[in-house]
Amino acid sequence: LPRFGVPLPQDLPNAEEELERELDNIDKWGMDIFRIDMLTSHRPLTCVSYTLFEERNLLKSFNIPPKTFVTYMLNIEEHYNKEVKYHNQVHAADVTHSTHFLLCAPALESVFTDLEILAALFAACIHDVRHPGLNNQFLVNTNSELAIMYNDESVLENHSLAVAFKLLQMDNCNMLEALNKKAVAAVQKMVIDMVLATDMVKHMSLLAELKTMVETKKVAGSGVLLLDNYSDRIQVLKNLLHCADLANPAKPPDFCQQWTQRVMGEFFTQGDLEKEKKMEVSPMMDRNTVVVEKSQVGFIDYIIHPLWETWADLVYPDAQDILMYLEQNREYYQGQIRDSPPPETAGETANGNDKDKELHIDLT
Ligand SMILES: CCc1cc(COc2cc(C(=O)Nc3c(Cl)cncc3Cl)ccc2OC)on1
Ligand SMILES: [Zn+2]
Ligand SMILES: [Zn+2]
Repeated sequence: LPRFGVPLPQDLPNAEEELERELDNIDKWGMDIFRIDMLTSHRPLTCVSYTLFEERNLLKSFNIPPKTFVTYMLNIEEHYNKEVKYHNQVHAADVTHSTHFLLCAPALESVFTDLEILAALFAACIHDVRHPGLNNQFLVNTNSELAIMYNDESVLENHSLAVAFKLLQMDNCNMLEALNKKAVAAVQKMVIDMVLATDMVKHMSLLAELKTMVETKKVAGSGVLLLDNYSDRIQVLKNLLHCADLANPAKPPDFCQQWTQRVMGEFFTQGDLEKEKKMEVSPMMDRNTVVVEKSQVGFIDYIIHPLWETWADLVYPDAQDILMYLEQNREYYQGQIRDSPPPETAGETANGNDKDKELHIDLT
């Protein structure tokens, strides 16, 4: 087995030491997942997940043969679509790394069991596998096979889960084979609950529950969260994965901007297809009408900031620098909007009507 689980590009002389240097930042928010993608010949998911499972000693704790783990993860990675500009294996690796980072919050120290941590990292790895680069609404509107299969309900999320659990049954891919039946069932239930909660239609209800939890949060003397039932525990894990899935605007500026380019590429490709099929073009996906900077500011103000502010309250005082990046990126996009007021007056607008800013995120 190669040191980082994946064979490295032959044409890069010191790929191994470069990769080791990037992976030294695996416990930091600013780890460069794009460089890891390049250094691993586009297998960042296998590399990052293998490194995290080793670091957290999960392979030994659950008797997961490293070869089986890597075979399964390479299989999962193969089933992410490289042609898709955003929802590909780099997004999965990024969300897995962000999930790991959020689990490291001091307020969550020794709150979750190794089984719950395994479930959360596994969920992050597989949560968008076989994503076609089209959203649920498109699949429903076009009466796609998948929408029919899943009765229009969280179509992509159900599909990723089914594919991930199917791949577990393939030859020497069952990384959970050493777990007893009860443990496997528990992991499967948690993974299903977490991945289904990544559907954006669930965003508002998830955030409302998180707010209630923050208002009523019970904290031990040491400052760690007290979560004494499955419902509270899975609720925190659902929000944790949802935050990791919506972390792009809270990353260092150059990574945030790279993610925006990728999501633009994917959204506009769908918009073009909708135009071609004489469908109504989804509001955020029409390359002729979208002002990306404006929609990113709206996305941050209405979706990202409310979620991250609440998460930061839950794990206070952790996540403060994440909020800093978010505010920095919001100011950057605000500043990029042509004929926008200069940054220092960005807080208010002349006629104060920026609140009715058009924003369409798939929360239908
Ligand atoms: C291209 C125009 C545009 C698009 C947006 C929204 O931007 C973003 C949206 C998303 C985003 O919606 N991600 C997503 C999630 Cl978390 C769950 N299910 C489906 C999806 Cl698509 C993830 C990252 C983004 O920017 C970096 O703001 N402006
Ligand atoms: Zn998704
Ligand atoms: Zn995702």
